[in-house]
Amino acid sequence: MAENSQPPNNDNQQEIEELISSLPKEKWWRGSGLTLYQNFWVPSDFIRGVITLRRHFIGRDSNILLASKPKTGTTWLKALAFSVLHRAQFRPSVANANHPLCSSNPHDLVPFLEIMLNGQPAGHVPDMSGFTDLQLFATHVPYHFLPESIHQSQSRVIYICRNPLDTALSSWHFWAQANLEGGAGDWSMEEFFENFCKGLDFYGPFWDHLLSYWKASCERPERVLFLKYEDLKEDTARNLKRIAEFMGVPFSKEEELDGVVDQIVEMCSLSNLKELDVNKTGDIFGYENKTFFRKGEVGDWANYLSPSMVERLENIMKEKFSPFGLYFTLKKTS
Ligand SMILES: Nc1ncnc2c1ncn2[C@@H]1O[C@H](COP(=O)(O)OS(=O)(=O)O)[C@@H](OP(=O)(O)O)[C@H]1O
Repeated sequence: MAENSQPPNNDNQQEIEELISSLPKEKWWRGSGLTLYQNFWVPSDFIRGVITLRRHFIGRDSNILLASKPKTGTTWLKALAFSVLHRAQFRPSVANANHPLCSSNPHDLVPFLEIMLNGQPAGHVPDMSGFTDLQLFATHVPYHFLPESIHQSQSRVIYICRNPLDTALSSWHFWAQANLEGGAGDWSMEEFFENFCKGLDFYGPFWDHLLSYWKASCERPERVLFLKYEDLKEDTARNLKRIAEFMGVPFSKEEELDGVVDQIVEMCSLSNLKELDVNKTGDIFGYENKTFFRKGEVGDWANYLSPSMVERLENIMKEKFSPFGLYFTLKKTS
């Protein structure tokens, strides 16, 4: 059955398995796979969670969703949003060894919805009450994959994106480093890049992913906040205040005078998180924690991508993004 039609009300294990087996698949790096679901390449390992999220997750007004395409600043946004939301309970400071960021990778503090739901048997409608009590969730799915209940509720979505050149480069490094078993399909950077440009990528095509949230943020700015990694790097404090305000927990004047904003910025900086023992060791979702922290630079693409690769991505950006008023200033690292 093609998944263009409305999802059935009474799905069952067999129906979901039949659907999944009918969807196009591609091999991905080192033995993992991608499944084409509703025109997006979903990691095959999470496809059941993505379908369950779309069909059954009950969004609540209190939910705040952190959304992103992989390698665009997800880990950073999770650390910032968690620190902002729980600042009364956990004093944000690099000197506070009891802060959860000192003992947990940001991905452990803000769970990915599709990964949580993936643990459910296919076709089973899980009891979401335990999940929906949590306020902060994350997801890599495009905007229109979110269930109707989220669109209908007052829940808010914060999307972070990044210029596609640095995103492609960061993805390449991640997959090249990731300590995965398997071995099938170890591509060269050129092959990886070729696939990225064709849209064959984790939750690709990147242009449709970005545009789904960009359009939603233009239509419903009070519900969808669209952030760029580059802006967050340029002025983290200013954007952190935007995030707090959007989440409904703005910083008071006293907090600002007390340096709370600066403390969160420092605590969530790449240089601080990278050096924490918890992020140097251990793993999550089968990836070593340290692989989530690399250089974090804007414009590192200039050190790796050839002029023809740059031109190709610039052309895609012009064709796909310009008609919708979405632009990236391409800065090179010196
Ligand atoms: N705290 C902080 N500040 C700034 N930058 C950070 C931070 N944490 C991670 N990073 C950089 O973000 C890149 C990883 O992207 P994601 O976190 O989206 O990856 S993932 O989707 O969660 O796997 C990856 O970028 P590159 O260094 O360019 O590869 C990380 O280094």
